[in-house]
Amino acid sequence: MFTRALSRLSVGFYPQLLRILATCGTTVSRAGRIVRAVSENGKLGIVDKGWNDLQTEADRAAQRCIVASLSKSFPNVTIIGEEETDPNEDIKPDWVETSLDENILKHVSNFPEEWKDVKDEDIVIWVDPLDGTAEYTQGLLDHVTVLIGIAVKGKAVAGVIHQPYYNYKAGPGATLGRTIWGMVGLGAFGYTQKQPPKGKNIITTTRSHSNKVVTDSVDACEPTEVIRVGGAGHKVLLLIEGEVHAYVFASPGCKKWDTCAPEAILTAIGGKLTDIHGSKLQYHKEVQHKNTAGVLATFSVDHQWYLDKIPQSAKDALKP
Ligand SMILES: Nc1ncnc2c1ncn2[C@@H]1O[C@H](COP(=O)(O)O)[C@@H](OP(=O)(O)O)[C@H]1O
Ligand SMILES: [Mg+2]
Ligand SMILES: [Mg+2]
Ligand SMILES: [Mg+2]
Repeated sequence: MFTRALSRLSVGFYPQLLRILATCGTTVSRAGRIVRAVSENGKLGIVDKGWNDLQTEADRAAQRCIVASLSKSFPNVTIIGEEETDPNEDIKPDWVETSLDENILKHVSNFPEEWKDVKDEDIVIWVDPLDGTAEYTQGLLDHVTVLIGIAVKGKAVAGVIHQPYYNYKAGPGATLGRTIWGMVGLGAFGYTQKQPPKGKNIITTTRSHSNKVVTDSVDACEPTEVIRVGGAGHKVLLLIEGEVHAYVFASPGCKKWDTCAPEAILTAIGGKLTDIHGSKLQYHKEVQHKNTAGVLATFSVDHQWYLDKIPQSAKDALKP
């Protein structure tokens, strides 16, 4: 209690980007509790926003919580969320999280010089209140994450990935949820980094948004095994925890809020997330939301090798 009060008093001493990241750390956990409460209540309120593009009450409520929380503490920072929610709708007061995550704040001593004087107008926060919605509606709860990515001058530089159901198979009484966070120049925390098995080439891709270009591109990368799971956040966690060698998604379906936090965390540990041409993704506030040229993410393997394997027909079909 004492340390929390002390850090609040000295908040002006922390760089703005660290304060934002530390607020994202507490806010994702709050949003994760909302996601769990909706599924426990059972009234999912499913809406299809297009074709196979689901939204539930958990997506809407978690987004309201995150946007209200971050805009209260950082009113001059642009926040772009996946869901369209009514800004005038009443928010439960206890959904507004303004405290700072001590585990993140304590890294102030080795905070990267590069991000010390970042201005509010150069920051965009990308919010995916529930990544893996299709799987959430089907009870595949460990695919679900809450993503908040922070971009500076169009680059993904920091982010949090919260898994609200982490540990849910451990039985009653288990503490649910974990938060993985990172910043370029500082590193990534909250998980155990592992290398993928040698002599194999395990590829993860979409489970619920596949098509022929997607599967042809995965096949062209010569997988020894394909793991089809939900969520961009979940798939990048599989990468950094050494379960897979690459995340290959030759489709325009993923958006900036899907990739900003995962890309920042992956980049923080030396991995790569690009489109299928190898170009970096942009995250400034005017950018189109769709990642029209697909997604390729790798950690600890040769990114270029996968880029070279993706068929020319997929590259022709998916232009930036
Ligand atoms: N064809 C498509 N249409 C709509 N959304 C798509 C899509 N392909 C991928 N996505 C979105 O990209 C994210 C990762 O997809 P996947 O789980 O299939 O790998 C999901 O985010 P959300 O669950 O936040 O909407 C998903 O909806
Ligand atoms: Mg969605
Ligand atoms: Mg998503
Ligand atoms: Mg979502």
